[in-house]
Amino acid sequence: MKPIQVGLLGIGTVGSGTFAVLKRNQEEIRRRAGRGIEITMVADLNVERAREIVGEGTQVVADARAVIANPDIDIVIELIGGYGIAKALVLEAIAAGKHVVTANKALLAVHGTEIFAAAREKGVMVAFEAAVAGGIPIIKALREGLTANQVQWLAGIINGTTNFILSEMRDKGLDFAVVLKEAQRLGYAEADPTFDIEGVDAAHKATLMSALAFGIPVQFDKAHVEGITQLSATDIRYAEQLGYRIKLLGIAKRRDDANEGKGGIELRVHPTLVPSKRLIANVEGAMNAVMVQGDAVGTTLYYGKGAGSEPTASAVIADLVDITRLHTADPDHRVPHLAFQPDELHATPILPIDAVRTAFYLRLRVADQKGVLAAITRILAEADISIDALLQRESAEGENQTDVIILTHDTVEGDMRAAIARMQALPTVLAPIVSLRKEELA
Ligand SMILES: NC(=O)c1ccc[n+]([C@@H]2O[C@H](COP(=O)([O-])OP(=O)(O)OC[C@H]3O[C@@H](n4cnc5c(N)ncnc54)[C@H](O)[C@@H]3O)[C@@H](O)[C@H]2O)c1
Ligand SMILES: N[C@@H](CCO)C(=O)O
Ligand code: NA
Repeated sequence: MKPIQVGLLGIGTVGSGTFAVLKRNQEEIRRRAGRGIEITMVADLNVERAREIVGEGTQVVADARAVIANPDIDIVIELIGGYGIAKALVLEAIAAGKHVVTANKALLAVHGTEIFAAAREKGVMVAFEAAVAGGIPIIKALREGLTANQVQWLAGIINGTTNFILSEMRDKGLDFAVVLKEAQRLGYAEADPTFDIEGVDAAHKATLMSALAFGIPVQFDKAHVEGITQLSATDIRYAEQLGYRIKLLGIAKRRDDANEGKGGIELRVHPTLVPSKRLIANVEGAMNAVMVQGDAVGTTLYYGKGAGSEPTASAVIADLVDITRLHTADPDHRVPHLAFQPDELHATPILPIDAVRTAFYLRLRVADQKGVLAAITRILAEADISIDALLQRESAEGENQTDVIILTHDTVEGDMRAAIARMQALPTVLAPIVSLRKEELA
């Protein structure tokens, strides 16, 4: 089957990431989707820069409408942003019978009702995983993974720019304006950064999540919105002293008791004190995290990069794969049991434990005498195992014995086992060596 053809409108930060990741991982993506996915046409006002990004073999035009008019294009990706031309283009793509993928939370939070209705009428999908918390698959989690639940509340750090600003100001004592410039340089900030710092972007995302969580229309105009511009360093400090961190949270909460017992939804974005010991209080830099509380599942937490070129591209491409699977794959294989299409599984072997690479914690009970440490470190050096940290502690058991604790850098398990056997054979090693594997998980 020939690849599904995709037209890309706007190849800036997210568009260029989408083009690059789709190209780099095309074979793996094809094995998952059941069909190749190719961006065959790109529209950007800056044609020259677009050509540089895509190279030969992809048609580049200045006029987005030429992409929509192309009958070979099955899916249109809108990565221009804003409510202006993007709205017209999305509606025109839908009218032309194209599926749409967009990262444009501003557009959907404000005009979602109209756009989704148009898509429904035409029988096409409008997918927007990238619009909320970038690379974190929170839309999929709310729509699919948590579908059994009555969602009670959700709360998220859903603007990378402001979280980056708050983190840098606290950790490095940097100035607001300096950190904002850096966030812009890194591609996190919106075209108009007041959307970030005044909480508008977070409110766009909270609005979309509230619709998915509670089955209500998107109603950005009803959201309460406060940003971080009025937040003072003094209050950040006092909050810390009391055991809290201040985070800009987007919150949506079901309130069955409100509205004279008829119920209602709280939808709000504001700086919020959160106990420092909560996982979400420790989400730093441009990272995002969303907590969702469901009546059956309890509290869940989703964490990852909410902005940036390739993290956001990751979500855009996930939507492309969803659409490809639903509309073109063999109906038996639409959602493959093992994520890859059944005839696309590879025989890549599971490695034996001896081939596994990890770092190690070692504890050796040794005789407290000269040359012991040298003998141990020599064995490690000969096995090409490098030491990360070393501690020597008086042993709890018996005199003239001491505990040596070693952290190594990553090494192959087989080499480590051989080195441990050699160390164990030293007459000065008095007890079985304790070894634990260590992962940095960074
Ligand atoms: N940057 C991020 O980390 C991020 C994350 C999530 C979502 N988003 C959203 O993704 C969208 C794109 O953001 P971005 O950061 O890639 O923006 P960007 O400004 O880097 O890219 C936009 C591109 O669109 C082009 N463009 C503008 N008007 C056009 C027109 N009429 N026709 C064709 N091309 C046009 C511009 O030349 C530019 O290359 C926005 O909706 C944004 O909110 C961005
Ligand atoms: N400006 C947004 C981009 C991701 O939507 C942010 O800082 O999180
Ligand atoms: Na997402």
